[in-house]
Amino acid sequence: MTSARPALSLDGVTVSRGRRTLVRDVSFSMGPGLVHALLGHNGAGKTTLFRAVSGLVPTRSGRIVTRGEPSVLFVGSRFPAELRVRDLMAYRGRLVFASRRDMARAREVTGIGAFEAARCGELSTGMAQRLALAVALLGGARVLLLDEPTTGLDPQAIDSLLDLLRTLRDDGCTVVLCSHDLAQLELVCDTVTCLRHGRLTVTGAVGDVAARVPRAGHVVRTSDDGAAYRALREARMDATLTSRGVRVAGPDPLEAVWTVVARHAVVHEITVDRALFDRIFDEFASSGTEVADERTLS
Ligand SMILES: Nc1ncnc2c1ncn2[C@@H]1O[C@H](COP(=O)(O)OP(=O)(O)OP(=O)(O)O)[C@@H](O)[C@H]1O
Repeated sequence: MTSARPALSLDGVTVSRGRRTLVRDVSFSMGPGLVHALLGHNGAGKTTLFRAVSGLVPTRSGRIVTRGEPSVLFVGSRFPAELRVRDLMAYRGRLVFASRRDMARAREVTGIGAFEAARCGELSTGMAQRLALAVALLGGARVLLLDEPTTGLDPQAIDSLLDLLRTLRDDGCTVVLCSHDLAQLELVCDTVTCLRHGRLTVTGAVGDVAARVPRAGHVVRTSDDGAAYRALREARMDATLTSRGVRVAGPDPLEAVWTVVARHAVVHEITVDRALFDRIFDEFASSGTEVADERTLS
């Protein structure tokens, strides 16, 4: 997470509207070539922070430094329905003085070449998201802020968006994402920052933050969940029968698996009962409790 020169750094950023402080004294930084998650409850200040980074709202105090001009993509970006994708790209390219190289990179990375002849109004949600990303990349932006990019995407489109984000990261871009689609986010993020009521509660590498949240329990799906549940209860394990299988409390599912197998049930699947980012959210970003302490991991 540390680098000689961060791609994005915020130092004591406070944003106010009238007498209300929306974001208070937020500091974190990240190096190039990373995907970073910004987590927070509704109204925590994520979009406000994105607006501040992109210069759309002024900060009351603090300092924001980005490597080059950042590009921000808000959910559901709309383009003129009658305009063809290739004409929109050409027009936006001229606006931001995009070089041929930047144009080619934006096309290649996002895969919009496949539908460049289509009109914007004909695009599916996933295609429109790709186009919005291509537009964001046109000016050669190395820092991308994506607000709820998975909204309206089907699982296949989400997978392809995640692949795209990995490509951008490999290309040296820094991507900051905020989304409530937490189980998806954890598949691609390297670092994470949490906000609660406008204040930072934790920031750091996902592995470091993960070490601070409770371990997950497990769900064991078997050939006979009812029999498995009874066997686990007889063995005095903390088990609950659910529609996904038998939930077993505790971080080590092996004892439960042996108990089930000993009853001649076949174990089909073992999964965690709560995704890592959901647990990080519960601990550091849910609105339920007041800020207990503020922690920053280096
Ligand atoms: N233009 C505005 N004027 C005054 N208050 C605002 C304005 N925009 C947002 N707010 C307030 O700022 C706070 C933070 O809003 P923000 O949109 O940044 O939250 P968020 O974390 O992005 O939430 P969500 O997950 O719901 O999108 C909220 O209390 C909101 O009501």
